[in-house]
Amino acid sequence: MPAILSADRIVKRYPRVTAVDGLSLDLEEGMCLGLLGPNGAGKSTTIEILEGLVEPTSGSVRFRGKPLDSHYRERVGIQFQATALQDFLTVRENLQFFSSLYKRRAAIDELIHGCHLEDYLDRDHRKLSGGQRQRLLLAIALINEPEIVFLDEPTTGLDPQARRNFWDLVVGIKQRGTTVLLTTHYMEEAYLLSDDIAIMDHGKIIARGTAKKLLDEHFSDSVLELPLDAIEGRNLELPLVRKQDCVEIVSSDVNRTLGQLLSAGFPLAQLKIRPRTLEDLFLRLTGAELRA
Ligand SMILES: Nc1ncnc2c1ncn2[C@@H]1O[C@H](COP(=O)(O)OP(=O)(O)OP(=O)(O)O)[C@@H](O)[C@H]1O
Repeated sequence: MPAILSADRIVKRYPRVTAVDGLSLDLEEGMCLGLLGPNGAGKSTTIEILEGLVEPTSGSVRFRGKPLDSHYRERVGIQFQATALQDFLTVRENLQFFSSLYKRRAAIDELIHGCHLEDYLDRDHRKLSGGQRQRLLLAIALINEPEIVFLDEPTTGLDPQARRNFWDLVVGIKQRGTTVLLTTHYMEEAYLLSDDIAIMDHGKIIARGTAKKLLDEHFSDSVLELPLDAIEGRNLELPLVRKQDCVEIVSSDVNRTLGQLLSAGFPLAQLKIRPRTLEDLFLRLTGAELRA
């Protein structure tokens, strides 16, 4: 399938830093691409270039095979920061204001319903909770019935329940066939929502593919987790990694490792065996923990 959006060797240089360093990217129609990377990797700059808001120093972006033009903004949806909201306007008035900026307009009532904003329509946006505000910003991103929606860390700072509610909305957007580009620091969010994942570091994409493909490519082992007190005073000839609340043992032969633990007398009642995760992959590739 031809790409709806493609970036060809884009570079963005600022006086002191090269934020994006020769990045190429294809986005197929209807997919959700999760863009992950440590702080300062260049995710936001990349997304701003793809949104047409920032001009790259070199390289090009094409939408449906053509260079970005003045009509592009009519066809994309951008989840802006809360600072873009108009002060002294209610939720409803903000929606009407942003709707008036576009020729193509979604039905506002449907957006209100879809983003669960019914109960706050007459409220000043500054009085909204974090989750309510993000839902309003999402509704605004959808106000022109975009073909692609850009979500730059949309759930940072939300509590787990609000984050899950937001994920449901993104699933709904995907089900309607809208292409989504998402940046996030939350592994679970990337895993659940993304069809494809791109990991960025130092302005470049260093890995790209489905989560399964990336994990299969980089790992052929599992992780055994034991509570910290299970290892107190015991000696084990296996490499242990001490985490905050447990000890991890990486094993490419779980049966053998279990045998070693048993014969060394380790209490295994609270043992957990887990497959490798995106968090492990991220750490291996970038040396950084995924964090908000
Ligand atoms: N307008 C700007 N002027 C100068 N430097 C900038 C500008 N915007 C971004 N940078 C720098 O470019 C680099 C990449 O920043 P960017 O915000 O794209 O990273 P990010 O991956 O989105 O980071 P985070 O996860 O912390 O949001 C950083 O070193 C940042 O300081």
